[in-house]
Amino acid sequence: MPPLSERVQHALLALLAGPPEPPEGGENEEGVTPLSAGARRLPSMLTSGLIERPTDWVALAGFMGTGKSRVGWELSRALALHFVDTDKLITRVVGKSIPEVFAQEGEGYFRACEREVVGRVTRLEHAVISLGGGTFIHEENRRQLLGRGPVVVLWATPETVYQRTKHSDRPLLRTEDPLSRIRTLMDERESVYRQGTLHVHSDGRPSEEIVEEVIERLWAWRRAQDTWNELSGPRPEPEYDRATD
Ligand SMILES: Nc1ncnc2c1ncn2[C@@H]1O[C@H](COP(=O)(O)OP(=O)(O)O)[C@@H](O)[C@H]1O
Ligand SMILES: O=C(O)C1=C[C@@H](OP(=O)(O)O)[C@@H](O)[C@H](O)C1
Ligand SMILES: [Mg+2]
Repeated sequence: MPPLSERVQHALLALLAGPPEPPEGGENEEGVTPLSAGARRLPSMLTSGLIERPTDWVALAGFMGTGKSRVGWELSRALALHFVDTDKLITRVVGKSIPEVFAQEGEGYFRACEREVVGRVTRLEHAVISLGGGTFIHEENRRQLLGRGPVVVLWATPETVYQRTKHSDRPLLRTEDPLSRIRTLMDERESVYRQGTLHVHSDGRPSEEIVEEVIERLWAWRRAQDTWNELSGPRPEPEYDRATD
Protein backbone atom coordinates (compact mmCIF):
# COMPACT_ATOMS: atom_id res chain seq x y z
CA MET A 1 0.00 0.00 0.00
CA PRO A 2 1.36 3.50 -0.81
CA PRO A 3 2.47 5.61 2.18
CA LEU A 4 -0.14 7.58 4.08
CA SER A 5 1.12 10.92 2.73
CA GLU A 6 0.53 9.79 -0.86
CA ARG A 7 -2.90 8.42 -0.07
CA VAL A 8 -3.86 11.72 1.59
CA GLN A 9 -2.72 13.70 -1.43
CA HIS A 10 -4.61 11.39 -3.77
CA ALA A 11 -7.83 11.55 -1.73
CA LEU A 12 -7.60 15.34 -1.48
CA LEU A 13 -7.24 15.72 -5.24
CA ALA A 14 -10.23 13.43 -5.79
CA LEU A 15 -12.29 15.36 -3.25
CA LEU A 16 -11.52 18.72 -4.87
CA ALA A 17 -12.14 17.39 -8.37
CA GLY A 18 -15.67 16.18 -7.52
CA PRO A 19 -18.75 18.31 -6.86
CA PRO A 20 -18.64 19.92 -3.41
CA GLU A 21 -20.50 17.79 -0.90
CA PRO A 22 -22.37 19.15 2.10
CA PRO A 23 -21.86 17.41 5.45
CA GLU A 24 -24.30 14.68 6.38
CA GLY A 25 -27.27 15.60 8.55
CA GLY A 26 -28.66 19.06 8.71
CA GLU A 27 -31.45 18.45 6.21
CA ASN A 28 -34.68 19.81 7.70
CA GLU A 29 -32.93 20.23 11.01
CA GLU A 30 -33.76 23.21 13.17
CA GLY A 31 -30.98 25.79 13.21
CA VAL A 32 -29.22 24.82 10.00
CA THR A 33 -29.66 26.45 6.64
CA PRO A 34 -31.54 24.37 4.06
CA LEU A 35 -29.45 23.69 0.97
CA SER A 36 -30.27 25.87 -2.00
CA ALA A 37 -30.45 24.34 -5.47
CA GLY A 38 -27.11 25.78 -6.55
CA ALA A 39 -25.30 24.96 -3.32
CA ARG A 40 -23.39 21.99 -4.74
CA ARG A 41 -21.96 23.95 -7.64
CA LEU A 42 -18.67 25.66 -6.97
CA PRO A 43 -19.05 29.12 -8.46
CA SER A 44 -16.77 29.76 -11.43
CA MET A 45 -15.61 32.97 -9.77
CA LEU A 46 -13.47 30.88 -7.40
CA THR A 47 -10.22 32.34 -8.69
CA SER A 48 -11.59 35.02 -11.00
CA GLY A 49 -10.78 37.92 -8.69
CA LEU A 50 -14.42 39.08 -8.97
CA ILE A 51 -15.27 38.08 -5.44
CA GLU A 52 -13.96 40.16 -2.59
CA ARG A 53 -13.21 38.00 0.40
CA PRO A 54 -11.64 38.77 3.77
CA THR A 55 -9.42 35.71 3.28
CA ASP A 56 -8.75 32.97 0.70
CA TRP A 57 -8.09 30.34 3.36
CA VAL A 58 -9.68 29.79 6.75
CA ALA A 59 -9.96 26.86 9.17
CA LEU A 60 -12.68 26.13 11.72
CA ALA A 61 -11.75 24.55 15.05
CA GLY A 62 -13.60 23.85 18.29
CA PHE A 63 -15.22 21.07 20.27
CA MET A 64 -17.39 18.32 18.76
CA GLY A 65 -20.89 19.52 17.93
CA THR A 66 -20.05 23.22 17.84
CA GLY A 67 -20.99 23.20 14.14
CA LYS A 68 -17.61 23.20 12.38
CA SER A 69 -18.72 20.89 9.57
CA ARG A 70 -22.05 22.64 8.95
CA VAL A 71 -20.81 26.22 9.35
CA GLY A 72 -17.67 25.45 7.33
CA TRP A 73 -19.75 24.19 4.44
CA GLU A 74 -22.04 27.23 4.50
CA LEU A 75 -19.07 29.58 4.82
CA SER A 76 -17.43 27.95 1.80
CA ARG A 77 -20.60 28.55 -0.24
CA ALA A 78 -20.82 32.16 0.92
CA LEU A 79 -17.18 32.91 0.07
CA ALA A 80 -17.06 30.71 -3.07
CA LEU A 81 -14.15 28.63 -1.77
CA HIS A 82 -13.36 24.91 -1.83
CA PHE A 83 -14.60 22.96 1.18
CA VAL A 84 -12.57 20.29 2.96
CA ASP A 85 -13.82 18.52 6.07
CA THR A 86 -10.77 16.76 7.51
CA ASP A 87 -12.87 13.91 8.96
CA LYS A 88 -14.41 13.29 5.58
CA LEU A 89 -11.00 13.32 3.95
CA ILE A 90 -9.77 10.74 6.47
CA THR A 91 -12.74 8.47 5.77
CA ARG A 92 -11.78 8.61 2.08
CA VAL A 93 -8.12 7.91 2.78
CA VAL A 94 -8.78 4.93 5.05
CA GLY A 95 -11.97 3.71 3.34
CA LYS A 96 -13.73 3.48 6.71
CA SER A 97 -16.05 5.64 8.77
CA ILE A 98 -14.55 7.59 11.71
CA PRO A 99 -16.05 5.16 14.30
CA GLU A 100 -14.58 2.24 12.30
CA VAL A 101 -11.16 3.90 12.14
CA PHE A 102 -11.20 4.36 15.93
CA ALA A 103 -12.45 0.82 16.59
CA GLN A 104 -10.33 -1.07 14.05
CA GLU A 105 -7.16 1.03 13.65
CA GLY A 106 -7.10 2.85 17.00
CA GLU A 107 -7.13 6.51 17.96
CA GLY A 108 -3.35 6.75 17.44
CA TYR A 109 -3.74 5.92 13.77
CA PHE A 110 -6.59 8.43 13.42
CA ARG A 111 -4.36 11.16 14.95
CA ALA A 112 -1.55 10.23 12.56
CA CYS A 113 -3.99 10.66 9.65
CA GLU A 114 -5.02 14.04 11.05
CA ARG A 115 -1.38 15.19 11.11
CA GLU A 116 -0.87 14.17 7.47
CA VAL A 117 -4.09 15.88 6.47
CA VAL A 118 -3.12 19.12 8.24
CA GLY A 119 0.22 19.08 6.39
CA ARG A 120 -1.72 18.95 3.12
CA VAL A 121 -4.63 21.28 3.71
CA THR A 122 -2.33 24.05 4.95
CA ARG A 123 -0.83 24.11 1.44
CA LEU A 124 -4.18 24.50 -0.27
CA GLU A 125 -5.31 27.77 -1.81
CA HIS A 126 -8.92 28.98 -1.84
CA ALA A 127 -10.36 26.74 0.83
CA VAL A 128 -12.44 26.55 3.97
CA ILE A 129 -11.20 23.73 6.22
CA SER A 130 -13.45 22.19 8.88
CA LEU A 131 -11.23 20.37 11.37
CA GLY A 132 -12.16 17.53 13.69
CA GLY A 133 -12.58 18.54 17.33
CA GLY A 134 -9.19 17.12 18.34
CA THR A 135 -7.11 18.32 15.40
CA PHE A 136 -6.22 21.73 16.84
CA ILE A 137 -5.23 20.15 20.18
CA HIS A 138 -2.03 18.64 18.78
CA GLU A 139 0.71 21.26 19.09
CA GLU A 140 2.34 20.74 15.70
CA ASN A 141 -1.06 20.85 13.93
CA ARG A 142 -1.85 24.07 15.74
CA ARG A 143 1.47 25.65 14.78
CA GLN A 144 0.96 24.80 11.11
CA LEU A 145 -2.65 25.94 11.01
CA LEU A 146 -2.02 29.27 12.76
CA GLY A 147 0.99 29.84 10.50
CA ARG A 148 -1.19 29.38 7.43
CA GLY A 149 -4.15 31.64 8.14
CA PRO A 150 -6.95 32.52 10.52
CA VAL A 151 -8.40 29.74 12.66
CA VAL A 152 -11.96 30.48 13.77
CA VAL A 153 -12.96 28.62 16.93
CA LEU A 154 -16.65 27.83 17.41
CA TRP A 155 -17.96 27.50 20.96
CA ALA A 156 -21.03 25.92 22.55
CA THR A 157 -22.04 24.83 26.04
CA PRO A 158 -21.77 21.15 27.02
CA GLU A 159 -25.58 20.93 26.98
CA THR A 160 -25.79 22.21 23.39
CA VAL A 161 -23.00 19.85 22.33
CA TYR A 162 -24.85 16.97 23.97
CA GLN A 163 -28.12 17.81 22.19
CA ARG A 164 -26.37 18.11 18.82
CA THR A 165 -24.35 14.91 19.11
CA LYS A 166 -26.63 12.52 20.97
CA HIS A 167 -28.03 10.88 17.83
CA SER A 168 -24.69 10.59 16.06
CA ASP A 169 -21.74 8.29 16.57
CA ARG A 170 -18.77 10.20 18.05
CA PRO A 171 -16.37 7.49 19.29
CA LEU A 172 -15.09 9.66 22.15
CA LEU A 173 -18.65 10.12 23.43
CA ARG A 174 -19.54 6.43 23.47
CA THR A 175 -19.92 6.23 27.23
CA GLU A 176 -22.73 5.73 29.71
CA ASP A 177 -22.75 9.41 30.59
CA PRO A 178 -21.81 11.40 27.48
CA LEU A 179 -22.69 14.77 29.05
CA SER A 180 -20.09 14.27 31.84
CA ARG A 181 -17.56 13.14 29.26
CA ILE A 182 -18.26 16.29 27.20
CA ARG A 183 -17.76 18.48 30.29
CA THR A 184 -14.47 16.83 31.25
CA LEU A 185 -13.02 16.81 27.75
CA MET A 186 -14.10 20.40 27.14
CA ASP A 187 -12.42 21.52 30.38
CA GLU A 188 -9.23 19.76 29.33
CA ARG A 189 -9.20 21.35 25.90
CA GLU A 190 -10.57 24.83 26.57
CA SER A 191 -7.23 26.62 27.09
CA VAL A 192 -5.94 25.20 23.81
CA TYR A 193 -8.99 26.26 21.79
CA ARG A 194 -8.46 29.77 23.19
CA GLN A 195 -5.31 29.98 21.08
CA GLY A 196 -7.42 30.33 17.90
CA THR A 197 -7.49 33.59 15.95
CA LEU A 198 -11.20 34.43 16.31
CA HIS A 199 -13.93 33.06 18.58
CA VAL A 200 -17.63 32.77 17.78
CA HIS A 201 -20.47 31.41 19.92
CA SER A 202 -22.94 29.02 18.34
CA ASP A 203 -25.47 28.40 21.13
CA GLY A 204 -29.09 28.96 20.16
CA ARG A 205 -28.23 30.62 16.86
CA PRO A 206 -29.06 29.43 13.36
CA SER A 207 -26.03 28.45 11.31
CA GLU A 208 -26.71 31.26 8.83
CA GLU A 209 -26.30 33.88 11.56
CA ILE A 210 -23.05 32.27 12.70
CA VAL A 211 -21.69 32.38 9.15
CA GLU A 212 -22.57 36.07 8.92
CA GLU A 213 -20.71 36.79 12.15
CA VAL A 214 -17.69 34.77 11.03
CA ILE A 215 -17.48 36.79 7.81
CA GLU A 216 -17.83 40.13 9.63
CA ARG A 217 -15.14 39.13 12.11
CA LEU A 218 -12.85 37.97 9.31
CA TRP A 219 -13.18 41.38 7.64
CA ALA A 220 -12.24 43.10 10.89
CA TRP A 221 -9.29 40.72 11.24
CA ARG A 222 -8.26 41.50 7.63
CA ARG A 223 -8.35 45.26 8.25
CA ALA A 224 -6.23 44.84 11.38
CA GLN A 225 -3.72 42.71 9.43
CA ASP A 226 -3.52 45.33 6.67
CA THR A 227 -2.95 48.13 9.15
CA TRP A 228 -0.27 46.09 10.89
CA ASN A 229 1.46 45.37 7.56
CA GLU A 230 1.40 49.06 6.60
CA LEU A 231 2.95 50.05 9.92
CA SER A 232 5.59 47.35 10.01
CA GLY A 233 6.70 47.31 6.35
CA PRO A 234 7.09 44.23 4.18
CA ARG A 235 7.08 40.95 6.04
CA PRO A 236 8.98 37.75 5.13
CA GLU A 237 7.18 35.17 2.97
CA PRO A 238 5.23 32.58 5.00
CA GLU A 239 7.16 29.36 5.46
CA TYR A 240 4.71 26.88 3.89
CA ASP A 241 5.14 25.89 0.23
CA ARG A 242 2.29 27.20 -1.84
CA ALA A 243 0.78 24.53 -4.06
CA THR A 244 0.78 25.53 -7.71
CA ASP A 245 -2.79 25.02 -8.91
N1 LIG B 1 -26.21 26.50 14.70
C1 LIG B 1 -26.74 25.29 14.75
N2 LIG B 1 -27.97 25.11 15.27
C2 LIG B 1 -28.53 23.88 15.34
N3 LIG B 1 -27.94 22.74 14.88
C3 LIG B 1 -26.72 22.86 14.36
C4 LIG B 1 -26.04 24.12 14.26
N4 LIG B 1 -24.84 23.90 13.69
C5 LIG B 1 -24.75 22.57 13.45
N5 LIG B 1 -25.88 21.94 13.84
C6 LIG B 1 -26.18 20.51 13.77
O1 LIG B 1 -25.51 19.90 14.89
C7 LIG B 1 -24.92 18.67 14.52
C8 LIG B 1 -23.40 18.77 14.74
O2 LIG B 1 -22.88 19.75 13.85
P1 LIG B 1 -21.52 19.56 13.09
O3 LIG B 1 -21.43 20.62 12.06
O4 LIG B 1 -21.35 18.14 12.66
O5 LIG B 1 -20.48 19.85 14.29
P2 LIG B 1 -18.93 19.54 14.40
O6 LIG B 1 -18.39 19.36 13.03
O7 LIG B 1 -18.38 20.72 15.12
O8 LIG B 1 -18.86 18.28 15.23
C9 LIG B 1 -25.30 18.44 13.04
O9 LIG B 1 -26.45 17.64 13.01
C10 LIG B 1 -25.59 19.84 12.53
O10 LIG B 1 -26.50 19.84 11.45
O1 LIG C 1 -12.90 15.86 19.33
C1 LIG C 1 -12.37 14.86 18.80
O2 LIG C 1 -11.30 14.37 19.22
C2 LIG C 1 -13.03 14.27 17.60
C3 LIG C 1 -13.96 15.01 16.91
C4 LIG C 1 -14.66 14.48 15.73
O3 LIG C 1 -14.95 15.54 14.82
P1 LIG C 1 -16.12 16.63 15.06
O4 LIG C 1 -15.56 17.65 16.01
O5 LIG C 1 -16.38 17.20 13.71
O6 LIG C 1 -17.27 15.90 15.64
C5 LIG C 1 -13.82 13.43 15.02
O7 LIG C 1 -12.68 14.02 14.45
C6 LIG C 1 -13.41 12.36 15.98
O8 LIG C 1 -14.57 11.69 16.44
C7 LIG C 1 -12.61 12.91 17.18
MG1 LIG D 1 -17.29 17.85 12.02
